[in-house]
Amino acid sequence: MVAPPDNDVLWARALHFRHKDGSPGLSGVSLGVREGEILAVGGPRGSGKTTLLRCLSGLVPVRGGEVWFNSTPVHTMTPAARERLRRERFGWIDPEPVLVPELNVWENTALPLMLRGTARRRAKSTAMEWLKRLDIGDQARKHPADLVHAERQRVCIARALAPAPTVLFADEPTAPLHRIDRRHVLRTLTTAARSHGITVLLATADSDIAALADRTVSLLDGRQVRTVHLPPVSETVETKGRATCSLSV
Ligand SMILES: Nc1ncnc2c1ncn2[C@@H]1O[C@H](COP(=O)(O)OP(=O)(O)OP(=O)(O)O)[C@@H](O)[C@H]1O
Repeated sequence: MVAPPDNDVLWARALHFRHKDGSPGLSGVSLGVREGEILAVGGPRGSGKTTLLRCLSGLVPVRGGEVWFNSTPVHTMTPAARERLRRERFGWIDPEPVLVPELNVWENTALPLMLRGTARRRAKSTAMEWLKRLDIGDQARKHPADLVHAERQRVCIARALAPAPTVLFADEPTAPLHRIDRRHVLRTLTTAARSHGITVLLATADSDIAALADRTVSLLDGRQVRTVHLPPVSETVETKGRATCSLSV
């Protein structure tokens, strides 16, 4: 077993994963994530982005290869140790909002803090701060069922940021938001991560979203691929093209 480089908070080597039904998930993925870095994991639908995040966060055990968090090997941990690591050091945002229906908005947001031992009053004030940053502070006493889908996702984002996790795994975090909301929420997320030194792994199939990251790792069919950045089409060419199209109609 080779120890990871010192400046990588998360490090994976030759990851292999197969789903329970035998379908391939990941084939030989290796990467390092530096402390405080925002790393986009790109690729089309079904390329393995979610699977990679699940393996790196210890949510599922890898079948081959190594995952390290700082100097701790995650791939040899027991399920209980992986669960503790996720609870204490990692945050997770799903593409769809998952909240506890019986708890109100601030209680949902404060939950990870209270599970880490923060007193209720302090957890509430931290939760309220994050809800305000995400423009839903005025919904704090409502229950998830009283919110619209996009508001529920904002609560999930506030909940993931509130404990200032060492690593935040964000799987298509703005998928349920309207296009105009997306950029604002993502800016809030990335700005908050940078100011709190939170390392972020951001799975996204959207190159505009990936552009907010420091770096992108791209997947295709569970393998890492090189990303080729083509120069943008100039406005003149595009305009000419559009003009040609409209003329030919
Ligand atoms: N639990 C599962 N059992 C079997 N196959 C699965 C399972 N989860 C995912 N897969 C398959 O593994 C491949 C990778 O899926 P994954 O969800 O990791 O990709 P993704 O890039 O995150 O896609 P999306 O953007 O659609 O979420 C896909 O072919 C998917 O159908």
